[in-house]
Amino acid sequence: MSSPFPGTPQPPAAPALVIRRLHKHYGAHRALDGVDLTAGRGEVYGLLGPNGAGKTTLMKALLGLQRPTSGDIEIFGRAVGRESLSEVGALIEVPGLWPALTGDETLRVHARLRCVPEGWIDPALRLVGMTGARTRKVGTYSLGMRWRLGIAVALLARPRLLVLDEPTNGLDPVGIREMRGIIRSLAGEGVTVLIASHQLAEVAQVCDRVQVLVAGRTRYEGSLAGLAADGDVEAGFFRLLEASDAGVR
Ligand SMILES: Nc1ncnc2c1ncn2[C@@H]1O[C@H](COP(=O)(O)OP(=O)(O)OP(=O)(O)O)[C@@H](O)[C@H]1O
Repeated sequence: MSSPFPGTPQPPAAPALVIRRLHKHYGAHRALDGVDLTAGRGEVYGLLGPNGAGKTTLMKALLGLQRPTSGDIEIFGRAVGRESLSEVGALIEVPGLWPALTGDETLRVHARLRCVPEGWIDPALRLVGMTGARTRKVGTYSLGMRWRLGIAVALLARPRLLVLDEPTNGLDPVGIREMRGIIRSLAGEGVTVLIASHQLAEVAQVCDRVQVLVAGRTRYEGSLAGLAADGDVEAGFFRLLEASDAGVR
């Protein structure tokens, strides 16, 4: 909102996502044990961690699908709720799509469900490079095409924050490269992208910043370069995992 008083300094815009001291306990089990995270606007942020680290739990909490035990989550400066979540698109695990519908029909159903104008379908398809396959039935799509259509669905309502859980799971090297291109072009359009992965190599080539989550705790947040040990990012990542007893869960 612009100031009514010209020349008045404006407060800095809130980051896309801020998480403070987030806890999620299942009985005595601490799936999240005081996680902090800040993702800036237009940033590609990688949430890295081994199996069971708490990545999916964190994503579900920020999408309002799971109530945290304690802690704060702010999306563009607002607590998780109907309004803030209207800014968020998500794709968690392999997209559930109807095989008998075409790509176009799939998006029309979602546009109606979300009260989005049909005119927004074309730009979403273009962003994921699926314009040429829009009239084919989803049942004939490769896994990579299904992922791309799933992302188009997530982008349909023009979110400013996109949450992707393991976006390259099961994709071949060409699919992985295409996915990277899509993610970078979204960031170029100003969309913040949060990616969860257990593979360093996957996030290393696409993320601006990363967090390493182990056993529900933030072990590192910063640039990839800052994760390096003796100039080697992978060595630094594994050293962190070993130091955190990653194998216990
Ligand atoms: N509903 C639940 N009840 C009890 N424990 C749970 C529940 N959901 C998750 N957990 C536990 O919480 C921890 C974090 O799980 P989560 O699925 O968030 O990890 P993750 O980092 O996404 O793992 P992966 O990479 O395998 O998907 C795990 O130890 C898991 O067993």
